[in-house]
This record gives sequence, structure tokens and C-alpha cells, in this order.
Amino acid sequence: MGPGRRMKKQGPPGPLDESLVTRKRKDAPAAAPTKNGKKRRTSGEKPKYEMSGALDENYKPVKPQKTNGVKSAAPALKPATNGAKKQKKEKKQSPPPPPPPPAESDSEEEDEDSSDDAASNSDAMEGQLKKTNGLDALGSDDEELDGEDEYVGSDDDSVMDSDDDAGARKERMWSEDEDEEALAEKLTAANIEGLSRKMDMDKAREDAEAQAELEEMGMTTNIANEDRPKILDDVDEEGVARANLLTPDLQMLRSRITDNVRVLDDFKNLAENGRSRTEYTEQLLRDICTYYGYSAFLAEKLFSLFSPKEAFAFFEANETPRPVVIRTNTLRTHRRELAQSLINRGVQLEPVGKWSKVGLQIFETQVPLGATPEYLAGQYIIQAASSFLPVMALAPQEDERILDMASAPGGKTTHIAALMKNTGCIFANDANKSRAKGLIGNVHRMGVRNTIICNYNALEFPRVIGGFDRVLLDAPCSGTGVIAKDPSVKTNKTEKDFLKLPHLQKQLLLAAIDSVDHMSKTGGYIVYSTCSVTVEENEQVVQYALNKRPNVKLVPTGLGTFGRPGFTSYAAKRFHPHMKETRRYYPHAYNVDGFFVAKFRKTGPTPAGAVMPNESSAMSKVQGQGHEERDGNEMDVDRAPIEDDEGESEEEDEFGGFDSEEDRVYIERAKMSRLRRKGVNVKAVGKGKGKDKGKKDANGVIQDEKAQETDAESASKGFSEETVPDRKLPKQSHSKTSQKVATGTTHEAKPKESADSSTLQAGATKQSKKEKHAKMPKETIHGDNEKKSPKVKKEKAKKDKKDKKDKKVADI
Ligand SMILES: C[S@@+](CC[C@H](N)C(=O)[O-])C[C@H]1O[C@@H](n2cnc3c(N)ncnc32)[C@H](O)[C@@H]1O
Repeated sequence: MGPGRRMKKQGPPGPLDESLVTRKRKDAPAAAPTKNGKKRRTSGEKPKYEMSGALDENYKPVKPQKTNGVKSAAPALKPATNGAKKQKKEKKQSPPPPPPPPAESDSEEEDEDSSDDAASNSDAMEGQLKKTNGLDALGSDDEELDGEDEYVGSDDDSVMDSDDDAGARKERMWSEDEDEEALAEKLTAANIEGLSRKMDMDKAREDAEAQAELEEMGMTTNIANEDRPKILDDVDEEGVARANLLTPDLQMLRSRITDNVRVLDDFKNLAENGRSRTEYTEQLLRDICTYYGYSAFLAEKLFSLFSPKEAFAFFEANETPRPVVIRTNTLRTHRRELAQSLINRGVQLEPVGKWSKVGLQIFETQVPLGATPEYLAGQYIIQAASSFLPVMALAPQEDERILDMASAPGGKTTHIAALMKNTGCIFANDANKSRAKGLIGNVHRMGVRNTIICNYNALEFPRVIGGFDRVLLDAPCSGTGVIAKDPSVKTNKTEKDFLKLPHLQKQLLLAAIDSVDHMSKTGGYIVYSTCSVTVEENEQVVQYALNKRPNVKLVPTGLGTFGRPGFTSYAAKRFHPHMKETRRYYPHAYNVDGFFVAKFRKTGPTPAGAVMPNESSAMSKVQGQGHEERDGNEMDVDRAPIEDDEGESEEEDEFGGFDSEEDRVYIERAKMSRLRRKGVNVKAVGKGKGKDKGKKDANGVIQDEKAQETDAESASKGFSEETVPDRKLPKQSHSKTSQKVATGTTHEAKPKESADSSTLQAGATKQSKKEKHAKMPKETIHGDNEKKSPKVKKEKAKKDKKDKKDKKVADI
């Protein structure tokens, strides 16, 4: 994917959202300008940019959309009180934002207006949502997270945010080092315009907040005297039920949604006599589907996760984008230096919060973030804040062996590599080939040198290779946590998806667990994450793994109190009490993508007779037994990799696709030089190859395919000797796996194309002869073309296609 596309996909950094700007800033003493116009920081002062954390405790539930003159729902949302009965006034949390700054463009102004108006509609309700600590709650004490900002490529020992002074670290985002302070001052000077504008906005917001509180008080009094809202028999002037109107009036709908939420929140006092809760809920769900555009199925699924009030906030949050965040690549630079460079280019940014030493939140930018020289030089990656979390939970250590099972396009792999300071070895796998190319692109761009890229169906692990210190499974999921990014999820996820996906996730998680070395001296951990909020894809998957693998237990994620504990029960389901150690993240609560993170510790070997994730026969054996039935897991193992939802084509992938012609030249050269190194007469080999090209041997196997395998084997040897810090590579699977593996520095060792062949390759080491036989193309076994079934014919066509490809490669 080219930089331009990335920008388009992510959208340009949105206008500065005042609701997300910290309050700390306004409490801070103003820095006095010096003679030369620079602001000086006195010893007791905090630099302005320290007071950030737009994603942290200052985040307030997102504001609703513009209501265009609809009767303000704020009164409607205020629980009806009986005068003195309910004196406790709820603190309003989402005041209308201040007027837009003069310098902003029209569109930005529009956005601000929109949130301004909208604030009136549901502020009261949002105000009642529990205020969360936000990302800052994570703190920075976590040992595992220390040292993230060390620039591995430099000899500079004066690392910002050093480990030495934990207390000071809590206070500062940036180093206290003299030079660094000077730099930081420059940052302030460069950023000053934007920051002071934000301060003005804070002030305006405060005023608006006070005003809104006054208004709210007045409205509350009125509401107490009003009739109970008419929701279920809501008719227009002609007596037609508004709910049945063909072209729904969106303003009316919104008003009814907020009224309905208020009723459900105080049903006893606000519901009309003789009406049931179900009637109100059904009406609300219908309205949500119409207003926000969800399928009835998904709306209900998501609605059931929350109270009606919180569900409303969740649906609202899905209508606004999350802040744009970039992660500093500490293999290439320091965050401070990166911030300086970007500020010089007109980017307004701040550290993402005290919880991360590598994240920068972007408020405004004059340049496309996916095309700056810093981006191209691999100094950062555009990555949602929540994507940092699984890697932080994984806490990879230097010199470990890590498996990133579903890793493309590599946001987390490159983060892991940076935390490991390019030591040890990462196996970054993804089943989707075109996405794996994007992964290779990122690995190269970001200077990652400890990573091997593979293209397996992850269910093949640990057969491919096992014995890892840690495994990250950032599983393919429905994406219900990222609806703001991909609204198509609202309608394109069906009931079937919520059966298929959890099934795949369960199998992948078992494979992840089985790939870990429980004897690892430093690790023995598995992290499971999804960007989905559904219970089926999270707690139920985790519970399944706990049931199937008594040799793992849930452990704290290390993310502190940030995030909500996973459900220990949901509807009629009961989960392990330790499920509270898992973490849930919601857009409306933390202003991050919806996410789930669980961390396991493997305590012993996989028990004999355990259901293997990639053994469908074993699976069918246990079907019908207790766990399976309870888990509703009666499907066969689906070995087919989930297709990329984004449907990223080769041409469009992040790396810009590969030029196979160009690749061929490199592959050719590498082969030749390898042979030359071995003392082989390259020219003679070339001639020999040409002669045998395309010929079949006695088994019907194309000769060149064999040659290719030999090549790959020798490539793998060179590769393991030269590139892989081969502490624990099991000898058994090396040669077979090499065909599906590419290093971060070469694509050479990955000639296999088809899914079929990959299955053959991957399972080859341990497959029984019978299995192998079953998988062999039929004509190779029987040599009888006449009696071919349609399936055999299809296989043959596939094989022919593959042979053609191989022939092409062999032509080299
Ligand atoms: C959530 S994305 C991973 C994002 C990645 N961890 C990152 O941080 O950039 C899930 C990935 O799983 C891959 N995938 C789906 N099914 C798979 C399977 N059976 N084996 C391996 N990878 C699979 C998809 O191609 C997709 O790239």
C-alpha cells in the first residue's frame, strides 16, 4: 500500500478535537516568553506538551452528532426526578466544545459545529457514564515497558525517560537531560501556536461547560413536570406511527432514541403504564438500526454488551474517528527527535500519554503522515493506540524466540522487534500472501533484522516450528471494535461469521498454546488479542482454551488497571473467575479502538490426547462431548485462511506490490552466487537445468520442482546459518518449512505459491504416509486419467497451473 493510500484509508488526521485535549494544560502555569520569543521553562514548570494524554483521563465519552434544531434531548436524558427527592446533580461530562480556531478550514469548522450542536442532545446521559482513567491509568512503572525509547541504532546512552528515576519518569514525558531540555524547548516553540490555541479552546470549553450546567439545571426542573415520554405510540400529525415511516426523520429518531434510553434507565418512573421493557428495547433497537445503519443482528449483539445508556455511547463513538497515533520506531530514532522533525514539518503532536514512551498523538498535520521522509526512513508507523497493548502485554524480552502468528501488516511485529532491540528471533507469520508482502515492506522499512516472515495457515503451528518463548495471536476477527474505521462491519457481519470466526480463533489459540515452550526460562506466555468486542470472539475463546488446555492459566496482562476486566459471566454463560484478568477496551470509554487482550502462562506440556488444533479427525472424535456441546463447537476445523477483509490486491498492498520480473533477477543472482560459493560450475548447472526443464520423473513429479526444493533446502541452510540466531530451531522441520519462509532481508526462500502445496509442505514432517497419500494429486497415485472424478480434475487443473508457475521459476 502506497503512502497515499494509507492516508486515504486512515483519513487525514482529523481536526483538533477539543473534547480530547487535556485539561491539565489549562491548569498549568503559563510559560513566560523570553526575549527572543521562546518560552522558557522554569524548574518547577512542566512543559506544555507534558500535559497531554488526549487518550487518557481527559477523554470524555464522544459527543453525539449534530441534531439540527431538534428539541434538545438533554432534558429528556436527565432522569426524571421528583424535585427534592433526587438532589444529587450529575456532573456533566461532555460540554459543547468551544468555537473553532480562526485558522481552521471550513470543513474543520463544520466538524466542530456539528459536535457543538450535538453536545446538547445527550450530554446528560453521557455525563452519567462512569468516568474512566483512560490510558494514563496504565502508568509507566511496568518494568517490561521500560527502555522502550532507547534508540537501538545509536550509541547514545543518555536515553530519554531512563529507568533510573522511576519517580521522575512518572512526571515527565521527556528527558531532563540538559541538551534534551533545550530540544524540548525548541519543540515548545515550534508547537506553540497550536498549543496556545488549544489553551484558548480549553477556556472556551470551560465557559461552555458552566453555561451548559446552568441550562441543565433549568431543564431538569421542567422535565420533572413533564409527562412520561411517548415512545411506543409515537405518531405524526396524521396519526401514522413514526416508527413505520418509510423515510425516517433522523432528528425525530435521534430524539426518540435518547428518550427511550432515558426510560430504560429509569423504567419504573418513566415507562408508560402497561408497557413492557421488551417493547421499549425492541423499539430502541429498531431505531438504532435505522439511525446508525446496523443490521438488526449486530445491533442486538452489541447492544447486549452494555446498559442501554452505555450502548448508546458506544454506538455514538463508532460514528467518530479515533485519534491518529504514530509509534516511534526505536530501532531508528528517539521519540523526541522524531517529534522535533515532524513539528518542523508542521505537524502538531503530543506524547500519547504517560503509559507509552513511543506513541505520539497527531492533532494536525500539513503533510501526509504516510509519506514524510521520516516515515519512509522507518522512523515511525501509523498505528492505533490500542494496537500497542497486546505487545505491551506480551512483553518480549531480548534474545527470546517469539512467534507472531497472524502478523501482517506488521504493526505489532515491528513493535516486538523494537522491544527486543533486534535481538533474538521473531517468526512473523500470516496466511494471507499479499498482506505478508506488506509485512515484509514494514519489516524492511523499519530496519527490523531479527525477523523471519512465513506464510502459513497458523493452524499448522507447532508442526511448522514450535518451542517459542512467547506467542502473540492477534487473531483475525469481526472488527466490531473498529467500526469507526470500517463502517461496513455494521452490515456485512452475519450470524455465520460469529460461528466461523470464533471457531477459527479457538483453533488458532490452541495452536498458539501448543507452540510455546513451557520450560522457557524467560517466557512461556501467550497473548491473545482481537479488535472485536463480542463475547464469542473473546471470553468464549479464552474459556475454550482453558477447557482444552489445562496446562495454561490466565495471568494479569501487565496493563494495570487500564481497560475493563473481561466478563466472568455473560447472559447464561459462566466463565472462569480469572477471566477478570483479561482486558476489554471500548471506544466510548477510552477513545481507543475496541480491543480485547488476554495473557496466558503455559505451565506444563500439552496433555496427551489433547485435541490438536490442526487435526480435524481428532476434532470430530471429541465432538458431542461436554465441552464441545457447551461451546457450540460442533464444526470441523476450518483450515482455510480467512480471506483478507480489505481485499487488498497485490498492486495495492502497502509495500506497493512486488515486481516478479525484478524479483527473478535477484533470485537468479542469489542462486548463482550460492552455487559459486559452493564451488559449483554455474554455467554447467544452467545448461543441465534447461535440458530437464518441465520433464516429469517416474512419479509424475516435475523435475524442476525437485530442483526447486533442493534449492530451497540449500537456501534454508544458508539462511539458518547466516541469518537466524538458531538457539532452538528444531532440526526436523527446517528443510520443509524453508519454502514458506522469508527473512526480513530476502524474499528468496519463499517460492511456494499455492495453499495446497503449503499444506503439503507444512505437514510433511509428521504426516503419516496415509495422510500424505490422501493429499497427493490423484493422478500421481493412480496414473489413470480416465477415471478422474470432478474433484480429481479440479486438482489436476490446480496442479497444472502450479506446474506452469514452477516452470516459469525454473526457467530462470
Ligand atoms: C488482526 S490482523 C493482524 C494484524 C497484525 N497483528 C498487525 O499488528 O499488524 C489478522 C491477520 O490474520 C491473518 N490470518 C487470518 N487467518 C489466518 C490463519 N489461519 N493463519 C494465519 N494468519 C491468518 C490475516 O491475514 C490478517 O493479516
